[in-house]
Amino acid sequence: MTAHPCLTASSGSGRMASSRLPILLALVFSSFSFVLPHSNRVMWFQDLFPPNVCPINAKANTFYGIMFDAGSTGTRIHIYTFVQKSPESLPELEGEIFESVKPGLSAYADQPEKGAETVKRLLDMAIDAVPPHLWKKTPVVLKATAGLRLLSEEKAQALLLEVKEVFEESPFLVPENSVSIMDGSYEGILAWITVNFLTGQLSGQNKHTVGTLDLGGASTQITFLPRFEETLKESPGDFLTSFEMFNSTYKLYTHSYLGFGLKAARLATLGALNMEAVDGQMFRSSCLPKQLEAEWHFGGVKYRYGGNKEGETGFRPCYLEVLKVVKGKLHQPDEIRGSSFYAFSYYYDRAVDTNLIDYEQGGVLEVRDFERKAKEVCDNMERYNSASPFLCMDLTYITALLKEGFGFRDNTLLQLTKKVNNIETSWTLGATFHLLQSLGITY
Ligand SMILES: Nc1ncnc2c1ncn2[C@@H]1O[C@H](COP(=O)(O)OP(=O)(O)O)[C@@H](O)[C@H]1O
Ligand SMILES: [Ca+2]
Repeated sequence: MTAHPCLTASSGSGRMASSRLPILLALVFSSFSFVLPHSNRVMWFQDLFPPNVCPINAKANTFYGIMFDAGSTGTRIHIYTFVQKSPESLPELEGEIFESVKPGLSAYADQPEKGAETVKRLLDMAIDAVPPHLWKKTPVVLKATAGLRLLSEEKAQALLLEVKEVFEESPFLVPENSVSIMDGSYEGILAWITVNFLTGQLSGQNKHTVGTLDLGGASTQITFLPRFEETLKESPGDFLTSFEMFNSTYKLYTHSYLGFGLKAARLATLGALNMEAVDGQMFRSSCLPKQLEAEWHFGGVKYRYGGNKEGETGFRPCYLEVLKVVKGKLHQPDEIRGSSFYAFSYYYDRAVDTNLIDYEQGGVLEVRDFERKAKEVCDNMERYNSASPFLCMDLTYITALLKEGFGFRDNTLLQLTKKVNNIETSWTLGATFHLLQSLGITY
């Protein structure tokens, strides 16, 4: 009996998703978390698919790209598979294997080797997922975001150096500058490319691109394609960037606000941001449960925090506290007030945590839904005490950031998404397109 061609490929140990395969395949893959014993690894799918649709078997026209997202709260690997049907056609995105670990690299500020080990463990997945004969042609890149931006240059570089060694010891293609801290404006642009690519807005004639909002742990990004001349005139020069992708040039409005990610905002609200030197100090807030006293580690620093034992708590005093962090600190482009935006990362997570949206499906919300939920949680903290003690502060911050920070209306629509067509809505896909383009592999 001839071996099923799938048996000649090694299978990944992460979650595989597909953007183009029939929905059935996508469902099987996305729901199948397969860390199987080695002997079983390639068996599960062989009866499901005829040889010509073997999903993770590398054909001559398949190639891969590996992109690491070293975020402030976690490190994530995205292994993308592309297929080029004919020499004339553009390659198509076939699927993604995604896995993540917590905490992020910045938590290893004083143990860079240990930090690099977390990257190595994720990279081992790529060794399983990419067929050996393609290892040398498969580029691997890591881009760090705000967590590393906030570390000292020396500590950040030590981490990056260790990661570079891990890459160089791997069998993959290690391009020049493969391990770096990404410029914040690229984070926004690349996420915008990803979302608009996945929603089909970058191909065809009727391009109705959508703006994107990303709320990370340490920084937050806003990106959109301005439609009005006034936006171009009124925006600070460094908020406008021309970017070439798929043979088109896009002049985008984008900005990354460092220190305005959800976790950095917690510290700012507590008055603890950049207070590394203060030992044992207790930071209090009306956004926290009254009796709370606890410790929190962020970016390798330990903070003590607690509720206003004697004073006020609840939405109103909390909103005033949080307002100080955002009011007048962000540029407010007029044209976004009435537009709708895609929002992900912590916008998504907090909406899921409070049942505003479903974890799998995502959903559409108005800005005022966050405010309503913030009021409900902050004014009933005892009812929510099994959730994170920061839930009230986080929701209030999201409300203030959207309304007073960016200047959105109460009824601005937000499309909350984690995945589009089963592919993560992360800047990493845009970054991989850019990488493959710069290496001359595609587009
Ligand atoms: N690919 C992803 N899939 C799911 N959630 C993600 C992904 N990337 C980031 N997140 C979410 O983003 C938030 C944290 O952002 P992070 O990237 O760690 O911070 P920063 O961008 O400030 O460095 C978390 O809610 C995390 O769950
Ligand atoms: Ca991020």
